[in-house]
This record gives sequence, C-alpha cells and structure tokens, in this order.
Amino acid sequence: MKKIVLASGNAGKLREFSQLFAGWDIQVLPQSEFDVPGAEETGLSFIENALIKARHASRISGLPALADDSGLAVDALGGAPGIYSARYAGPGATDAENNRKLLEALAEVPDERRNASFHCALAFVRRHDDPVPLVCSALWRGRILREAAGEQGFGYDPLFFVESQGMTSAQLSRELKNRLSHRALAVQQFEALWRETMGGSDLV
Ligand SMILES: O=c1nc[nH]c2c1ncn2[C@H]1C[C@H](O)[C@@H](COP(=O)(O)OP(=O)(O)OP(=O)(O)O)O1
Ligand SMILES: [Mg+2]
Repeated sequence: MKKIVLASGNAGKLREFSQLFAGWDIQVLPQSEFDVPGAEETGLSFIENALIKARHASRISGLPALADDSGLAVDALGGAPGIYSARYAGPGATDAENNRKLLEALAEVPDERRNASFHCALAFVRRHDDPVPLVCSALWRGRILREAAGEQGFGYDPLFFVESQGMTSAQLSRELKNRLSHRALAVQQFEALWRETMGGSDLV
C-alpha cells in the first residue's frame, strides 16, 4: 500500500485523521515514525503553514506528506487567535491554558457576539519541492461558551458550541464530529482533488 506521512504532532488530529482516512487505500503514517520534528510555522495563513509543514515532513521523510493547519477564529476578537491558536497563551501552551485565555478575552462579550469558526487547511505534496501541491480548506461555525463542557476531542472543543446539535464539539461522538467538522469537510474536498489528480497516476 502507498505510504504518506501525516505532518502533525497533535495526537487529537492524528486520531481524527486515522478515522477520516480509514476507507482509503493508502497508509497514513504520523511524522513521529520518521523522527520529523515540528516545523516552524512562519506563514501568515492556515494554507501557508499547512504547506510549510507538508514540505518539511516530506523533505525529512522522503515520502509524500499531508499537513493540517487549523485553528479557531473568534469574530469579536477580529479573527484571533486564528493561525496562532496553538500558541495563544504562549509558546508550548496547553489546551487548558489556551481555553482559559480565550474565556478571559471574551469575559465581557455578550452571548449574541460570541460567534466563531474553526478553520482547517490541508496541503499535500508528493515531494518537498512539489510545484503542484493539493490544497484545500474548510470552516465550521459555532459559538464560544462561558465554560467548558465535554470530554471528547481536543483543543478548543469544550468551548465550541455547535448550534445544530445543541452541544459542544467535545460532547459530540467521534463519528459525528468527523462528519461535521472543519477537518471532515476539508478531507471531503481533499478526496475530490485526490481523485481528480491522482486517479490512474503513479505519482504516489
Ligand atoms: O478540531 C479541533 N477542535 C479543537 N481545537 C482545534 C481543532 N482543530 C484545531 N484546533 C486548535 C488546536 C490548536 O490550538 C490549533 C491547531 O494548531 P496547529 O498548529 O494546526 O496544530 P498543532 O500545533 O496542535 O499540531 P501540528 O502543527 O503538529 O499539526 O487549533
Ligand atoms: Mg502547530
């Protein structure tokens, strides 16, 4: 089976991807298997950072690589923390620290102005210098609660209220989150691009 590297060190993402790619005829291996260290995320957009991470993992592993750059954009904060979501409370911040900082930043914001969206950009490269990467992105709308609820998922999930389900994304089953989320929607787009581009090719 063809192997690709999943250019992420985030255990929550890796769990979701293993389910999202379950039916595919490719083997998706985490970058830790190739001793790929985290890349410096110097881009100004999710897409730029996804490309940086994919190229970095492909360069080190010598395999095709797929990266996810994602985060939470809060309307009342002008789109923050955005691409800085993972480092919102500082370099190496934990999910709990980031969530606490978000609640503090929104302490004075009324319920009707707490809209937010999760964004996910995916980038796939066949080689580190691939000039025609596959790139796609998607978003998922929700609202930021005043306290955490739910134990599933990771990151900002306990604060992200999904209106259509009446619960946070940390209260959704793994299956349901993987049908509704920004990451699930981006993988659907990726599948279409993959079929269109890779169908019948020996590039990967
Ligand atoms: O479904 C999600 N549910 C909750 N939180 C989420 C989700 N998706 C992204 N997030 C948050 C987590 C982290 O604060 C940031 C991603 O940052 P991001 O740089 O893409 O990932 P990361 O540094 O954790 O791992 P890596 O870069 O190795 O993939 O957005
Ligand atoms: Mg990161």
